[in-house]
Formats: sequence, structure tokens, C-alpha cells
Amino acid sequence: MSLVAAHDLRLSYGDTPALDGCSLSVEAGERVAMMGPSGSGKSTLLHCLAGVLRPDAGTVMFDGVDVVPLSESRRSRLRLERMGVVFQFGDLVPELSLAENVMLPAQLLGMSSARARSRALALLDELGVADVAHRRAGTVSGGQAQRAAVARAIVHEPAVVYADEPTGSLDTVNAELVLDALVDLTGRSGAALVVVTHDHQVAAHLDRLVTMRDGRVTQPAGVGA
Ligand SMILES: Nc1ncnc2c1ncn2[C@@H]1O[C@H](COP(=O)(O)OP(=O)(O)OP(=O)(O)O)[C@@H](O)[C@H]1O
Repeated sequence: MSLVAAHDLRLSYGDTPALDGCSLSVEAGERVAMMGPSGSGKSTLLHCLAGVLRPDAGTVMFDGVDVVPLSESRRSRLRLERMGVVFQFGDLVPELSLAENVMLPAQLLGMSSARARSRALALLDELGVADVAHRRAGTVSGGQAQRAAVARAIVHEPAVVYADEPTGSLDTVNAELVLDALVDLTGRSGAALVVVTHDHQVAAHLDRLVTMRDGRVTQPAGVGA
């Protein structure tokens, strides 16, 4: 059984179809790059997989449970317990320090402050931002914030991390650092990873590339050629 299995998803924003019979499966521990033209539905799919958006039709099985019919609070709880998310512009709490932001999911899941703090600091150290761990998130650079967002997505050892253009707002050096960190940390923890990217080099580092077009996952042209 796949860890994630989305089947025949349909979702429209008013008259605009974003997903049109979209299906995707992700195995436990598998790392998948998702590419496709702007507007092809990548973000919408990721948000459905993470249970943030509810499709108009279709199923999103996560570890054997269809998340679509679940209440918003149950989807939030499942996301907190089993998933990590990183979005393009991060979404850290600006008034909290980087360390406090990273600690949040672990603390919400009942980890003691001391243990959550030491895990957060170890991750931030590994990501090269230990020196700014105590700075408020609103006062650090985009690259530093994005590395903290990666740490926050992984601190509670989720089964899957969804990353939506996590490096889109970063320069090349920071983009590489953030992606390397995502790939490395998910690899070591055994988490699956689905990352939306426009960068073919990133895709080349992952287990599988899927492309989206017109609200559907298609096979990439030329695979195996
Ligand atoms: N909140 C929204 N309201 C209305 N239409 C939306 C909304 N979000 C997305 N859309 C539309 O849904 C379609 C799919 O958008 P989506 O953001 O999922 O694509 P994407 O592949 O992630 O694009 P990009 O690479 O530009 O981020 C597009 O036609 C887009 O304009």
C-alpha cells in the first residue's frame, strides 16, 4: 500500500479548473520532484495532499485513510502528527525566534520544552543557522528563514514532507542549501518528500520526477529515452 494515494482529484476555483482527474501515489520514503508549467495545478495538488484544501471530488488516501471527508480539525491534527510542509515564502511566526518556531510542532505533540529545544537547535545547527537561532523570525534573511522552515517541517519526524517551491524566493546558493537539506534530512529520517520545483537539477537528485499539465499528472516526455 502506498503511503499517499490521490485518485481522480477534481477541484475548481469558481469557473477555473485547477485539478481535472489528477492521480498520484507516493511510497513510504520515496522522494518525488513535481514539475510543470505555471498554472498546471501543482500547488493545488500539494495542498490537497496535505489536507489543506478539500477537492470537489476524488480521494486522498494517507496511510490507508481517506483524508477528504475528515473534518478540518482532524485534517489539521493528521497534518501536525504525520506531515511537514514548507512553502515558498516560509510561514514562520515572525514574533517568535527561529528556535521557537522549529520547536512548535514538537511541543504541540507533547514533547517537553527542553527536548524540543535541543532537537530544534541541533537541526538549526545542521542547517547552518545556529548563530541566528535566537533571532526573531521577522528579522532574519529569506534564506535563514527558509532553512528554519525546513527544520520545522522535519522536527517531529513526519512520514512525508510537502514542499512547494521552497527555494523560489532564494538566490542560487541558498536555494541549493535548502534543497540539499530537505533531501538529506528526509533521506536520513526515512520521510517521503514531494517537492514542487522548476529546477531540473533538483529533480535529478530525487527518486522520481512527475510532471503536471492542465490539472493532471502526466508522465514526463522522454523518460528512458
Ligand atoms: N485562490 C485561487 N483562486 C482562483 N484561482 C486560483 C487560485 N489558486 C490557483 N488558481 C488557479 O488554479 C490553477 C492552478 O493553480 P496552481 O497554483 O495550483 O498552479 P501551479 O502549477 O502551482 O502554478 P505556479 O507554478 O505558477 O505556482 C491556475 O489556473 C490558477 O490561476
